[in-house]
Amino acid sequence: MPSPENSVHIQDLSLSYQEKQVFKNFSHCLKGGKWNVLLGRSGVGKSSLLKAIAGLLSPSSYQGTIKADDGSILSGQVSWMTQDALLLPWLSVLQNVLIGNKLRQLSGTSAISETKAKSLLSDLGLVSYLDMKPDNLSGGMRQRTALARTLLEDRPIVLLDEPFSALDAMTRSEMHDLTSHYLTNKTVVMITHDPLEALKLADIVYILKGPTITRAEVFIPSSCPPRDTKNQSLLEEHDILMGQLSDCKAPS
Ligand SMILES: Nc1ncnc2c1ncn2[C@@H]1O[C@H](COP(=O)(O)OP(=O)(O)OP(=O)(O)O)[C@@H](O)[C@H]1O
Repeated sequence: MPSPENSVHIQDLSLSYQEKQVFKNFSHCLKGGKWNVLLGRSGVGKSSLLKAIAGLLSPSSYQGTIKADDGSILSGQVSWMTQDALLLPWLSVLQNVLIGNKLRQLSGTSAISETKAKSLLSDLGLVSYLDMKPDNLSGGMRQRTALARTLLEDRPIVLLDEPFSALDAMTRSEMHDLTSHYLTNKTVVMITHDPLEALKLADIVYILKGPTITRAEVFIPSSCPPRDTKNQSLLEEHDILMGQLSDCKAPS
């Protein structure tokens, strides 16, 4: 069966930092056009996997391949939101969100439109902060600014490393719905520590277990995302997922 468009094909990934082996012969296909959500204990290797997909690990630090459907490398197809917002402190919120234009010297129709950026920032509750510098924002506002920057990159593959972790419960819920809507048909790979968040947004949940990851356990929630977190069947699936997570040992 042909794989859906924009899947991420990981083949025989082995990755070590000094003495610690994080991945060993790990192979998986992250499904194209779906929300692929990664769960696992802190330090198991989730961010390392995202870095490898983003092409940010030096090729000499790992073995194996990470390829697109046509066997090409993923370069240019990926946008990545890191755990720390990585905003430039001397630029305003709007300038940070539009930084891609400057970095890639884009102009005219190929540039990210300022109107679109302002509209998204308004949806994210940041319209009053367009001219503010990151140091004057709360952690949650910085995280939403970074989210806006990632969404506006408009790449087919979107990597999100704990994108909602700094948000209060209400804002988080609103951001879930907005991000889910905004990223329809994209290949999303998201890390979260919150199984309920995973169940709200995921098409497929992958549980990564250490101390060295050789495979992922797959959990497929029953209905289509985004799901209502008050739904009884989702709460039952939460119990199942917690059971699967409870036999993950914390990496030493
Ligand atoms: N640049 C590095 N040099 C050395 N060790 C590293 C480096 N980056 C990560 N590690 C180690 O690799 C392991 C996996 O780290 P990684 O950040 O991928 O885990 P994680 O699952 O994303 O953790 P968390 O959920 O806490 O963010 C950890 O033991 C970490 O200390």
